[in-house]
Amino acid sequence: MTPLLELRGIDKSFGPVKVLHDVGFSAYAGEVTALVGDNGAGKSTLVKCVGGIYPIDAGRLFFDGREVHVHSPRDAAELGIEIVYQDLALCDNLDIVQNMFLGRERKNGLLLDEDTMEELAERTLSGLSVRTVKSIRQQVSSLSGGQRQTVAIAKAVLWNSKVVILDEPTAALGVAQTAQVLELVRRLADTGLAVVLISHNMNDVFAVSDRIAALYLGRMAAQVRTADVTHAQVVELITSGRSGDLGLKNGVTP
Ligand SMILES: Nc1ncnc2c1ncn2[C@@H]1O[C@H](COP(=O)(O)OP(=O)(O)OP(=O)(O)O)[C@@H](O)[C@H]1O
Repeated sequence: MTPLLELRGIDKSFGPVKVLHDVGFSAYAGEVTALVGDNGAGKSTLVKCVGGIYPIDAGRLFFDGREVHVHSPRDAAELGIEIVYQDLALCDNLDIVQNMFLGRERKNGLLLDEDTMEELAERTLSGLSVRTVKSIRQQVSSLSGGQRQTVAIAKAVLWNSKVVILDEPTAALGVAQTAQVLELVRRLADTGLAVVLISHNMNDVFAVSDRIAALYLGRMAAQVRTADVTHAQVVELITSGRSGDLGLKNGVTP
């Protein structure tokens, strides 16, 4: 199976500090790939390189088997790569529709095409089976943490995206809301998207991912199928970078 998104040999430094060393990473359509690693392992940096926010120093990026060059967030968006950041970047004083179309508003002549935007927002939310939101004209400030996360994810998939990268989507959520968001994460993959889930929470990772990629001090320690590993083995990869008794060949499940 060809990965939808594949990185090879990515190096990234900030001044004298080398943060990513020869990193390889693959994400597949229809699957959730968890990107794990301790604080400072380089997860956010890697994602920002994919999203065109940081230029890479070396390495290659492939999309659906074809080499691509991403120099800006716009390049990433054109390929269908969307990133939902931890701080969500939703505007409290705007409603759900306004947030989902922020910066990419539909126009009808000089006026905003509110009807089309409402319809598309509605269709996207119901396509994701999101029923927790009362009205799409509700201000985002009135939403719960889980609902906000849902809106941010729906916003990312509104644009025919093919790869959705979620940075710690459940970090600030309680138990019930976490379950709802994880269900949504699974559904995104089931609709054919390649989903990358950055998470520190092993329960979340094991509940929803098909594969796990573990970064350790800026190097890819292992890429494995979730079904092939235990919690303890993944914790070992995160904390020591070693694959122990995993029997990996170059860090990848055979
Ligand atoms: N803009 C920057 N300038 C200099 N150093 C940076 C910059 N961004 C990140 N770093 C360094 O790169 C390393 C990796 O950071 P990064 O944020 O990618 O890790 P992370 O795995 O996402 O961590 P966390 O789980 O804490 O979010 C850290 O040592 C960090 O201090």
